[in-house]
Amino acid sequence: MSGLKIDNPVLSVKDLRFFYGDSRALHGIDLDFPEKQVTALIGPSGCGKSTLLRCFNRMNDLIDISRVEGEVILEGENIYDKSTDIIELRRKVGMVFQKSNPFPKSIYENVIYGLRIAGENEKSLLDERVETSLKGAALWDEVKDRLHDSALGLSGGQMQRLCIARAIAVNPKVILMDEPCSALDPKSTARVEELIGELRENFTIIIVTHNMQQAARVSDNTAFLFEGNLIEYGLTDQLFVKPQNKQTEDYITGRFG
Ligand SMILES: Nc1ncnc2c1ncn2[C@@H]1O[C@H](COP(=O)(O)OP(=O)(O)OP(=O)(O)O)[C@@H](O)[C@H]1O
Repeated sequence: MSGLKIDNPVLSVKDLRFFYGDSRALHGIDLDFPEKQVTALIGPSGCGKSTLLRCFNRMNDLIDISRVEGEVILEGENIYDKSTDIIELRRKVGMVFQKSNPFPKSIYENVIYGLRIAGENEKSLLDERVETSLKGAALWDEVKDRLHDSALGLSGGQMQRLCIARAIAVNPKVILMDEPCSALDPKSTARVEELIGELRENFTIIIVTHNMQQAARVSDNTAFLFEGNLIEYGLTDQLFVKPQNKQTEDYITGRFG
């Protein structure tokens, strides 16, 4: 495995193995994520990108047959320790999914959903957080006059940016994005890609994408996975121009996957 040396990683994966029943999906992954950068996870369908991403906020816990071994260290703690507070973990490690999933509530209530769950009810604070989060997600100007309308009336691209606003409203450390543009048209995709560039000033972003041009455009670092193994991890500019590994080269030049 070609490595990338990261000082003070915000998230550190150590010998991570993941099983669905008897079938092993990840074979001992070691990976460090630098703070306030964008890291892309790429690789052919079924290589384990989404499984790996979902390990970072324990979304896989929802799958009964799953089992995880190894460690994921966030702020010095293994998130798989028994003492981990899962709600707090998911506040620190937010997630944006392939298909936007706004709640059938107003735009305003969608943005502050996580704060409400945490028991926050002070109107001035909530108002302020709605505005900063929607501005942070490049959506404020489009929705500021209809904050109390249903979120379900937004366009697909707007809904995805609303989900990003909801993720940043609780001030996470890390934002996980699983194919966030795959259901969007080219214009909305460009908008979200531009937004990812802005978000990296404040957040660490880990993005799964099938689209190698997208990985090249939005990420600082890229990890290439194949059949549940990390094959190569490097600076995006280097990995796409001069991959160290033959399998990486075959994949990025379109020879398979
Ligand atoms: N809920 C599940 N139950 C059983 N096996 C699963 C489950 N989810 C994924 N797998 C298997 O784990 C392996 C890795 O899947 P995963 O979805 O993580 O890959 P991926 O690289 O994200 O693929 P894609 O790009 O197609 O989304 C695959 O063999 C897949 O069939």
